[in-house]
Amino acid sequence: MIEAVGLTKVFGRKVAVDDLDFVVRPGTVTGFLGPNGAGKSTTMRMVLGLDRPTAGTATVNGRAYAELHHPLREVGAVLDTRIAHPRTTARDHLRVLAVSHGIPVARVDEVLDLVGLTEAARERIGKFSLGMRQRFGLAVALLGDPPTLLFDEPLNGLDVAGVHWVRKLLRGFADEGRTVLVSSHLMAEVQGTADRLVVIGRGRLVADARTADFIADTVGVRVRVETPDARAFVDALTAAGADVDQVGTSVLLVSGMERHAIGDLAARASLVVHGLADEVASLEEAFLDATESSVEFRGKPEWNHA
Ligand SMILES: Nc1ncnc2c1ncn2[C@@H]1O[C@H](COP(=O)(O)OP(=O)(O)OP(=O)(O)O)[C@@H](O)[C@H]1O
Repeated sequence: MIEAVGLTKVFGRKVAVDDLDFVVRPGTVTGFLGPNGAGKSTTMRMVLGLDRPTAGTATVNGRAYAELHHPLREVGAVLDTRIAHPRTTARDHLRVLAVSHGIPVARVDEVLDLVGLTEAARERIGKFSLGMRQRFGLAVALLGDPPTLLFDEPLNGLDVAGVHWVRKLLRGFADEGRTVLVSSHLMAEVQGTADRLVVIGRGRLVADARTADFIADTVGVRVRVETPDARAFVDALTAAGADVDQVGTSVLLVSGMERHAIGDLAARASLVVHGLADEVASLEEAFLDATESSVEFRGKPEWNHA
């Protein structure tokens, strides 16, 4: 379990992490989300003992990172993979880490195989592509077979097969009972993988919730109705107090009325229904809604051609 209590980090006059409380539970993949500069990396660095909190605590299974007896065997992390010396090979780097942390050297070839880098084991890390560096970072994280894993943007630079593979890997770790915290800006990936979310904005907690609840509570549930009687349907629904968005000549998105009630209304009013289904809102939509007021770096709405 990873726990933050009153976690705060101030750099000069910048409050990067502001009184954060959250818990990341075992057996779940927890997505760690926030706009650029929200404080995700800083939080992860404090969990890993790479930055000292200005106030509060960040612990793994109740202890600060510095107090862990076998850190690599207790917590694995993929943060910035540029920390390895570019002239060293992946295999040598991992062997040094294994020896210095009391991990059997045989584990090195095992993890290289697991991340698909066996062929590149003797190449210099400096020559690795972005995707290979991500795989190498994963190998470092998995070296001590730790029960707690932190990944900062692990999908960056991976090809389609790589993204699919990491998604299955994360799911597998959680199903084995490990604690998995993963930051990402790829909302569709997070929606498909994360059971829970910790969402932050400008260093503060925005939500700590199940993914499905976060979406439902932020955007609400809508029902998609397909009907050739769109106009009459809109009138009947509006008269019954529902909110209706017509998104095509024969498609309506309805909020404020449940699916079965819409079906009953259609039957009573003799309106034809071709389709009736709950519409799952996207995490992207919910995230944009929830963090709207905490976005620091915003692009212009459109290019100025003048
Ligand atoms: N060493 C540092 N010195 C000064 N300011 C820092 C330092 N590290 C981070 N910050 C600032 O703290 C804030 C949070 O940065 P952080 O990298 O944690 O955000 P993030 O959520 O990981 O962002 P992104 O999604 O863009 O990677 C930013 O304003 C950043 O400029």
